[in-house]
Amino acid sequence: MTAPLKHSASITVDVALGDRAYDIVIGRDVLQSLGERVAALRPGVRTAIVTDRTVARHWLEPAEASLAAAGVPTSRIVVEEGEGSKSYATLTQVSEALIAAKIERNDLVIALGGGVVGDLAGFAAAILRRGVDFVQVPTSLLAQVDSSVGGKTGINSPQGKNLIGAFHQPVLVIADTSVLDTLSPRQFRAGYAEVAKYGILGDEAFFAWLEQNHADIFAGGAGREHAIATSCRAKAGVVSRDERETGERALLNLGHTFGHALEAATGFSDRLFHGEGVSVGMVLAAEFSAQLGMISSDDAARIARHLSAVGLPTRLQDIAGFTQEGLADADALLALMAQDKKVKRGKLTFILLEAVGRAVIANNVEPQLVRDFLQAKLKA
Ligand SMILES: NC(=O)c1ccc[n+]([C@@H]2O[C@H](COP(=O)([O-])OP(=O)(O)OC[C@H]3O[C@@H](n4cnc5c(N)ncnc54)[C@H](O)[C@@H]3O)[C@@H](O)[C@H]2O)c1
Ligand SMILES: O=C(O)C(=O)C[C@@H](O)[C@H](O)[C@H](O)COP(=O)(O)O
Ligand SMILES: [Zn+2]
Repeated sequence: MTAPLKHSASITVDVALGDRAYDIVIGRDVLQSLGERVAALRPGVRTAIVTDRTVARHWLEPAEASLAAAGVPTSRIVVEEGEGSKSYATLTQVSEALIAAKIERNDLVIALGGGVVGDLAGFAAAILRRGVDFVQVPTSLLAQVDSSVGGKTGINSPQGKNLIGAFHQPVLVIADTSVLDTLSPRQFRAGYAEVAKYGILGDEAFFAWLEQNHADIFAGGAGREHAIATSCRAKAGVVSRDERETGERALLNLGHTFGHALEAATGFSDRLFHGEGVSVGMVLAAEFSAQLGMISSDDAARIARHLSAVGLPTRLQDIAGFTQEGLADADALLALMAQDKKVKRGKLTFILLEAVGRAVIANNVEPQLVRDFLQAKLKA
């Protein structure tokens, strides 16, 4: 794999899902084409933009201006930023606002924001009038490489991540890489964990490229678009082969069984962003795989080394308030994992690693093994 030498105009990745196929358009300033693309896709459509307060401050006006220039009517629904908005209360707020805006079955919801807004607005669209189409305009790195693609939408339950939701594919994804210039460094890093995930789970050459080129990605060089497009291609491939996670798609959950439990244990708060939980979770999955004799300890250490090199948390002890109740408790974490959506007939499923670039689905993982592993890690 070679790095591109300069920024490309824009890159389009196709998500091949038959009559529900859609494009992911990636590039600097592609937000300006939102109105034109929406008008071409759905002539005469009305739209409602769902966004959060922070994203609204930076990017709502440019999005509205693009729609207005193309003659597309729109209204705005602004929610509070943060994971707390993937809640029943905010779903009610958004649904009622969409109904009040008279968004009809053939209209469009536009999710302008990070993964929180995308998951929330996508789910509201999935259930509004039994299903309205939606467009993803991802504004965080995480959303551009992962959450805007593939149609998983939903909200959290106090009992666990994404436990209420629906598969509902967007009809278009517009990923403007210049909007990432206003993202905080901590949020950018959190999103990077999902980029690294694609290398770790299925593409050793991409992981090696990331090891060499991560500084360029963080600095906003041409490597950034390359990393986003490579991630989107990887996800689009998996989703087109296994849309509803009956098999291969579960690989995209690498690090998430641990990560989601850690997010729940920290109350879905700023103590641990999703991508940070995935980073710790991927290192735990690698170390657990090494303990089971599946991956070499050198490969497991290589994964931890790279995530740590970009400033991501890699150990349970790196999480703020580590010693607080619920987090430093293997049984409490195991109880949270029991709500994972990959659980089958009460048995835990983990995504484990045989090498960097080779993840496997392990059904029937013995809870006692996980408990002992976690207890050792909590003392380490
Ligand atoms: N559906 C999926 O397939 C999928 C995949 C991965 C993650 N997720 C979900 O995505 C969520 C995490 O997404 P996230 O990391 O984007 O979090 P987020 O949506 O909370 O966004 C992170 C923060 O950055 C701010 N922000 C976003 N874009 C910005 C910009 N351009 N400039 C300035 N600030 C900006 C937001 O206001 C927010 O405060 C989690 O709920 C996770 O479960 C879903
Ligand atoms: O798209 C998928 O499939 C993923 O698993 C991507 C994950 O990064 C994402 O966090 C997803 O929301 C997790 O799904 P869940 O089914 O475990 O809630
Ligand atoms: Zn994720």
